[in-house]
Amino acid sequence: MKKAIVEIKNLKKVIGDKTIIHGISMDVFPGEVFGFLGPNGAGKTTTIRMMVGLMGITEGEVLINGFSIEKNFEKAISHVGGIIENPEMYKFLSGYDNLLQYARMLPDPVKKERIDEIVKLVGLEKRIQEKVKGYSLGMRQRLGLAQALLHSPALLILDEPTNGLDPAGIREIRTYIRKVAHEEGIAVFVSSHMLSEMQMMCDRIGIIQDGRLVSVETVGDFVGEKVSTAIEIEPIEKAREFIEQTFPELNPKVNGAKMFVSASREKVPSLVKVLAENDFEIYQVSSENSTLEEKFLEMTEGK
Ligand SMILES: Nc1ncnc2c1ncn2[C@@H]1O[C@H](COP(=O)(O)OP(=O)(O)OP(=O)(O)O)[C@@H](O)[C@H]1O
Repeated sequence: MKKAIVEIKNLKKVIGDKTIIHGISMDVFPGEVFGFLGPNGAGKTTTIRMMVGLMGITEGEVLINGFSIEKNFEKAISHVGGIIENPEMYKFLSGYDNLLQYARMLPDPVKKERIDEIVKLVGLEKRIQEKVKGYSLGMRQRLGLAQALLHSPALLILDEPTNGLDPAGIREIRTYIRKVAHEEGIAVFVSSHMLSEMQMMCDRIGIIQDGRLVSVETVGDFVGEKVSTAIEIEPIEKAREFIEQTFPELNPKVNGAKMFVSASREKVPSLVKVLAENDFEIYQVSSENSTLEEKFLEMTEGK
């Protein structure tokens, strides 16, 4: 396995007498998009602020490329690129001149070839000589992404990168974020509350709730592992009780005219057989993958 770019070890934040982050640990690897998902007030911003040295750490540590953000700030932060919600741009300059301006402020010179390469990576090559004031919000976000990539960071931290974008803009930025991770090998850490978006954008997702990391899984595991089978059956309440007694592991739930059970595909024929043998009337059986949204609501108990 590749070495982690970010190692978060037992990170804790106490403000006054309130523990906001309760010792969370997670790693982010090169070439992956890691989603940091949680309900409002769960502690995402606090965690990110500690990760980039904007806030002191009460206990535990954050290492970026092996350097402690507290003890070796300059070295650690030199590997980080990031964009905040709306990147600041000079609107009367072209996209290209904005990148040049920004490049001049960096401690190490950026080669022209690198700028061209990044412009291409974010798909702005045709419009880069136009003034930013004529750019759509989506194009500005992509220019922000290009700006964050100029110094070739190993880690990109994006806070709500799709905020304010229309569906086309969201799709674009998602494509480029995935490209940055998968083609440039950069570790991308994205915080967002947009669940379906995270499902499409990320390779792995960490869910935070009340300052605790409740789960870290690949998106495939999140949505794949739990197959829910919907059964239209009568009498439905009796069927639920029957399953609860005979197959409690299937965790039957009734919603409207359907009963949902956590049964894998292989289990379905025997289940239908047993139900039919017990005089239940089955009208329809369908299998649905649970979406990240269902899983998220389940894990955070609907918060
Ligand atoms: N300086 C502070 N003093 C006291 N409590 C704070 C402070 N900063 C944050 N908190 C509390 O810590 C908790 C986590 O806040 P945080 O902003 O990290 O959550 P979040 O997951 O980023 O939420 P959101 O999605 O709403 O931005 C909240 O309950 C918040 O009220």
